[in-house]
Amino acid sequence: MQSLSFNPTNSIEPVISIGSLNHYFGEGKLRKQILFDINLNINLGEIVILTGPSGSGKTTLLTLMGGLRSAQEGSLKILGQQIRGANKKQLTKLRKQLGYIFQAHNLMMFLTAKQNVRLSLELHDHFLEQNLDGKAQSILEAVGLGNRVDYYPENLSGGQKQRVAIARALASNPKIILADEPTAALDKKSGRDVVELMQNLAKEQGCTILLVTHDNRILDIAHRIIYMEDGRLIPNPV
Ligand SMILES: Nc1ncnc2c1ncn2[C@@H]1O[C@H](COP(=O)(O)OP(=O)(O)OP(=O)(O)O)[C@@H](O)[C@H]1O
Repeated sequence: MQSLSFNPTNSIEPVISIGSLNHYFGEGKLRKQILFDINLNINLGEIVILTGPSGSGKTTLLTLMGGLRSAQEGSLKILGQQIRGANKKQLTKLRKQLGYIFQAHNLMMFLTAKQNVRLSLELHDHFLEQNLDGKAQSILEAVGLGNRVDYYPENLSGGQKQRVAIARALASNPKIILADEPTAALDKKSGRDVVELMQNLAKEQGCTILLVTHDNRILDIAHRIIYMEDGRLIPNPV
């Protein structure tokens, strides 16, 4: 892993650039606007926390930024790629440059920790010639699971499973990590450990982190906190 330390203020072009973004769910009479006029730039190396009440649209915005659903109105540029109107091939290419950490960690239960991490490396052609087992092993060591590489998820604690999910997301050196409630279901200490781990690894790899959370205990790891309410970004919440 590289040991470069990135300064978010040094970035030139935002890695995420959103302008006048609106989003709707449902059809016809049931069509409902969920996101309203979202404008947001996020720079390389920034750790941004997106917070706000349940149902305010955080996950919808996060999945749009991850190219996991199509943008309907406005502009959404991720790593220079316009998502609105992007075709499947462009979205697939983009997704390979992102790391996802979701609450349910989505680990393959029939694969060991190492095999789970290896699987994400196998999706990238340029890793195929490398020693994938060795790379998976070293990233698991970096997240403190060097002695659990051959364990199946069912034999790991919640915090350890979340570490495997982090190792998997970071293994391919993504430029952006999108995390949805990564500390939910973790106790105070494990939650703290997990975000500090993300923070350190992101610093070393120079990647941007966008993290959705309700967890007030981790707000201090962010360079910037963005508050969302009723589908809108609130500039200066009281
Ligand atoms: N697939 C969908 N179809 C219709 N409505 C949806 C869909 N997904 C989300 N919604 C609605 O969009 C709104 C925003 O949901 P979203 O999950 O983005 O909020 P959130 O801020 O992430 O909430 P939470 O903190 O509870 O996860 C909610 O009113 C939700 O009911």
